[in-house]
Amino acid sequence: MQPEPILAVSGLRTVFHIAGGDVVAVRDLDLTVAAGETVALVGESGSGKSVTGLSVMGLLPRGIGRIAAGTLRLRRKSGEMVELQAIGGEALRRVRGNDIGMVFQEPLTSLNPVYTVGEQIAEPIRIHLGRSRREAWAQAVRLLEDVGIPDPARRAGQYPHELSGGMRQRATIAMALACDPALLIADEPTTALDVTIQAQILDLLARLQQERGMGMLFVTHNLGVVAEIADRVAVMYAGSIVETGSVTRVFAHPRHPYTKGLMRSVPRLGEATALKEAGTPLPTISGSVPSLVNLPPGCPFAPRCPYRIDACVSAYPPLADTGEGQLSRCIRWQEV
Ligand SMILES: Nc1ncnc2c1ncn2[C@@H]1O[C@H](COP(=O)(O)OP(=O)(O)OP(=O)(O)O)[C@@H](O)[C@H]1O
Repeated sequence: MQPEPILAVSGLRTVFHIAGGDVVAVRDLDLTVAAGETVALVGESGSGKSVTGLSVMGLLPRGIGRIAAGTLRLRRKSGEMVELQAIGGEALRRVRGNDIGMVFQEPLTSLNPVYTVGEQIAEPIRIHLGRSRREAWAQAVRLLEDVGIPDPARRAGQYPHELSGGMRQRATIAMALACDPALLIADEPTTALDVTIQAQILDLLARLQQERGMGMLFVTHNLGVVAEIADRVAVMYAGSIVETGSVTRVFAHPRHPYTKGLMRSVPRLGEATALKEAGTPLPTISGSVPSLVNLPPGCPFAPRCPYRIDACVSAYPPLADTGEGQLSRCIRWQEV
């Protein structure tokens, strides 16, 4: 029997209440992340990737965002299964930072400017794992070394502004890993960094994930990053997963017109220059993402879809099994 996944999300629906009505930011979302597995959520801006991560972490903006349906089950380090949406307050805080580590796009939003880097990494070790100040500090220095920060004992005593952008992101990764979480949620962790640093941070995350056997949920809009880091991918559009499967399979045979369009809009090595010289623009998906307030009944991608037929605009398509664990929310997947 397969071991239970670290994270199992089923039927998630996340809604924001705003002046113009309710925004269904995430719709009927099923997702699992196993130990030692990296699952990427990919899609355009506004597709619901970050809101999915925030729903798992219980960090939706209070009074505006809420989980309207679904279950989110997490296997804690102790092996105990908890229903995240059912626990709140102190219990959820114990899970966050302990069983779930988080890394965001901008390291300065996670790091507090008035405490040293070492203090910030040591704090969750003291709080969640009950270590003494001295032990927690020693562990913080070891973690800084683990994430490739040279001279970690000195760096631990410095403030965030004394570190470069890449170093700061390494420090937030050390902070996220401080309690040896079962699940790491990384939301665009390399987007704010230079290209060379991006590659280093991706390598680092991949190495740490392998060494620790964590599950990783990786949010990105970049298909190149997905190819680099993920085992499985879930492509999101207008709050729904429109296609999912192993990265190898989805990249080799995309079965949803949106995935296909996304892949065509990424230049292959050398292609961008060749197209530029020939004066040909890179293909893009025409049209724009629909408003999430009062979505029409059919497939949300239908207005932009070259495969659209009448049936597409009348009913929301189910996820169809296309084989080998690949699912597509397109009624014409066989022709895509
Ligand atoms: N604080 C909020 N208040 C109201 N609506 C929100 C809020 N946060 C998100 N939403 C809604 O949820 C949708 C999905 O947002 P989300 O941040 O998950 O997109 P994303 O795919 O992560 O995009 P990006 O790459 O730009 O972060 C948004 O388009 C918006 O309609």
